Amino acid sequence: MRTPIIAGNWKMNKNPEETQAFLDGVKGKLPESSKVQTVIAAPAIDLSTLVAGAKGTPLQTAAENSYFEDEGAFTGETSPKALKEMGLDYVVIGHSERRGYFHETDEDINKKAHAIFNNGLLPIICCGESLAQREAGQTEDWVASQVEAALAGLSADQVKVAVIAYEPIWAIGTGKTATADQAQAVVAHIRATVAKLYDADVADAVRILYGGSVKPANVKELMAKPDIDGGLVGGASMDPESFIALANYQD
Ligand SMILES: O=C[C@H](O)COP(=O)(O)O
Repeated sequence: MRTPIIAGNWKMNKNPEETQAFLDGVKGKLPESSKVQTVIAAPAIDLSTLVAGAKGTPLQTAAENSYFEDEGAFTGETSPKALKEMGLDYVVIGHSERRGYFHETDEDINKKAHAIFNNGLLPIICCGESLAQREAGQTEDWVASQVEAALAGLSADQVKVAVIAYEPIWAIGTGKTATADQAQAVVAHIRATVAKLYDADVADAVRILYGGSVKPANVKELMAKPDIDGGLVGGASMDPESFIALANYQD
């Protein structure tokens, strides 16, 4: 039985003061993590505030990125070792904005996945196709190749506790959600890919989220699909009331 995850990704939004205001807004209103796990991924400048405010609450915390080295002369990068020491739980890697604007490759993402596990953190590994790829009928092959590359060299035990997020690029921030059936089809294909790379137990354990214009109005329908274990939510995760509604989608 996979515990659902509602994860917010604030992208490059909010400062520490706004982070605190969000934490005050959701306080006492998030489900217990045994029912629905809630996570917020915030910009690096907000992480101390986020971790301090989430302590003792069900909310878990994520960085939006980290480097694949623990320390050294890498100006502007964030160390996964330092993130672990700060008390973070997850790191989002391979988001299409990182792949697109910052030219991150499958190889970078795989190295980051290893560094994250080596430091005792868990990755939320993003994948997804462009509109042109979908229209050319390449979605399943493309997404499977991204997943295979990201997981290369990880053990079965690591993949069991990893999180994968399927985010079609054409649905991100556009208001154009994939239909629940479209999302389910690709998420099921990702699970079948994991089964092929590892085995049925690993595929059954790994949690796979859908991301792309998820909001309180459509979360229930998406979550009703058998292979969709949660949402990675951008825009609708920034307002406390909206995040509370997403997290309590079962009520
Ligand atoms: O990581 C989150 C996704 O990019 C989705 O963003 P969105 O919910 O604003 O479409």
